[in-house]
Amino acid sequence: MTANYDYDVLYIGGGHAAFDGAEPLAKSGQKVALVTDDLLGGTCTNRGCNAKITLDEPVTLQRQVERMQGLVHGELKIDWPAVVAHKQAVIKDLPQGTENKLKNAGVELLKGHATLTGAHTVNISGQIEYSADKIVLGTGQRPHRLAIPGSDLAHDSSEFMNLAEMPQNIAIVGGGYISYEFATIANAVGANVTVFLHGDHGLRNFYQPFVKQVTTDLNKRGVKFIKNANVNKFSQNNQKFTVYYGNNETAEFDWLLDATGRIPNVENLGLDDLGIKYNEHGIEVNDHLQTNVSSIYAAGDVLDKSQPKLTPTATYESYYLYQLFSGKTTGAIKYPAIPTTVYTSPRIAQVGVSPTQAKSKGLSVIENHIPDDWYRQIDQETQGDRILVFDQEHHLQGVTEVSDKAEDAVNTYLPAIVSGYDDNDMWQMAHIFPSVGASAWHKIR
Ligand SMILES: Cc1cc2nc3c(=O)[nH]c(=O)nc-3n(C[C@H](O)[C@H](O)[C@H](O)COP(=O)(O)OP(=O)(O)OC[C@H]3O[C@@H](n4cnc5c(N)ncnc54)[C@H](O)[C@@H]3O)c2cc1C
Ligand SMILES: NC(=O)c1ccc[n+]([C@@H]2O[C@H](COP(=O)([O-])OP(=O)(O)OC[C@H]3O[C@@H](n4cnc5c(N)ncnc54)[C@H](O)[C@@H]3O)[C@@H](O)[C@H]2O)c1
Repeated sequence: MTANYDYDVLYIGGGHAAFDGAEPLAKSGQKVALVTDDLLGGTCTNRGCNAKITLDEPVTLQRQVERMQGLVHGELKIDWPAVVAHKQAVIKDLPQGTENKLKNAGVELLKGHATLTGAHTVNISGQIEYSADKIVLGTGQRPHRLAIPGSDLAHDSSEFMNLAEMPQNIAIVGGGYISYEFATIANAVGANVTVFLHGDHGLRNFYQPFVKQVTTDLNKRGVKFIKNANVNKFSQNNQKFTVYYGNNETAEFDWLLDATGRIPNVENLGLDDLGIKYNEHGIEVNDHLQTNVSSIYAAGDVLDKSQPKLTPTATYESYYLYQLFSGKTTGAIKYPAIPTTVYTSPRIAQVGVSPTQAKSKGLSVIENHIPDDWYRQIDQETQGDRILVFDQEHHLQGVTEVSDKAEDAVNTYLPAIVSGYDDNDMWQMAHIFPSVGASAWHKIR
């Protein structure tokens, strides 16, 4: 570090894009600060992944009890207020845990809203100015709001996760992750759910035959899907909310969820004054995650990138910047295949080359029907499929699965894909038996 700067690296943001790299960088001896205007952990910890999966757990249990009827008896009812309280109890100490980890590593924690004032300077909440050799922008995203009359009558995902009572009739606009996951939860808790889709199908980035399985299942459970809905207005009458859609059609609900995507936090950051390039998808960076101002880098959801805007991507980028800043690499970032799951019930999980891409690339596939697997017969899984994609030398290139344990199955294949295992390497992997992983790996030939 040039002695004139307060820090070697100053991170703006308290999510995975910032803290995952800040910690090892400080441990390596560099002088590191992190400023956030929010709870440490950012979106994922406090109003994303960790919060959501806690609300989902009783749903997976309810589904398991449903599948095992005959062996066990009785319906399982979800106590929503208790589940929300449990979620809060589970996540409430996580920011403190992150704070302790960062402080122990030597990261200086600053509180407030940061704005760039120069290529090496940051102002915090209009009060104090700090300087750093390098600055990392990890400011994440926030919910997109529909630009229609009455748009402020709709709520966002954070408000859903804190609902004191589950409303009886819920409208969800959008057909992405949040729409499908929250429709699953609300329906399992007992709400009547209507999903307003922009086009004629949801979850565009997932394998559509599997999306159809999940959509059909939700539909059988009572979730209504309205395709090509063209939602154009919301209005309120006492405690009821009307959705205007299609050709002058209307429907009335108790609660509205706008799940039409997320937009990058690029405002009030000083980007324009410094001439840092960004667009509607986020901040533009080169293959070293460096903006057009060479001392300023960016990572995580705020980036304009083709990789999915997910926690594993943010963590990977943050760690890459740690390696770059500590001289462990000088090379461009090389992303691994990023795995993802939509936490419906059953889930859809995928990584690497998709079955659709496999067809166009002439790659070979192996298809597994999950209910044929003895291990999945234990809890009477009645639906689900997996498609494994291989190159000519039988290197695994991708996996897509729809099933109740899809995320665990797909996770176990990651080493084979990331490390390019050949047939012999695959046999060298000994798995705990019996387990989801062992049963998944028995199906690779
Ligand atoms: C409902 C929901 C569920 C999700 N579920 C999953 C999941 O299951 N799996 C998964 O992989 N991903 C999931 N995601 C996505 C995941 O949360 C994000 O990909 C991840 O949080 C990105 O991390 P980040 O550090 O880039 O941004 P964030 O976690 O958003 O952190 C950015 C932080 O920076 C702060 N900040 C912004 N501007 C400033 C400023 N100027 N000064 C100071 N601080 C600032 C923000 O307040 C925020 O705390 C989910 C997202 C949502 C909304
Ligand atoms: N399991 C997970 O990993 C997970 C879960 C939740 C959220 N996330 C992250 O958070 C992001 C945000 O989730 P999301 O579901 O809000 O976004 P999304 O990008 O997954 O889906 C947005 C949906 O809104 C629809 N839409 C856009 N404009 C619309 C309009 N005018 N009218 C109707 N529909 C419209 C799109 O067609 C799409 O179906 C995700 O992209 C993902 O990065 C991840």
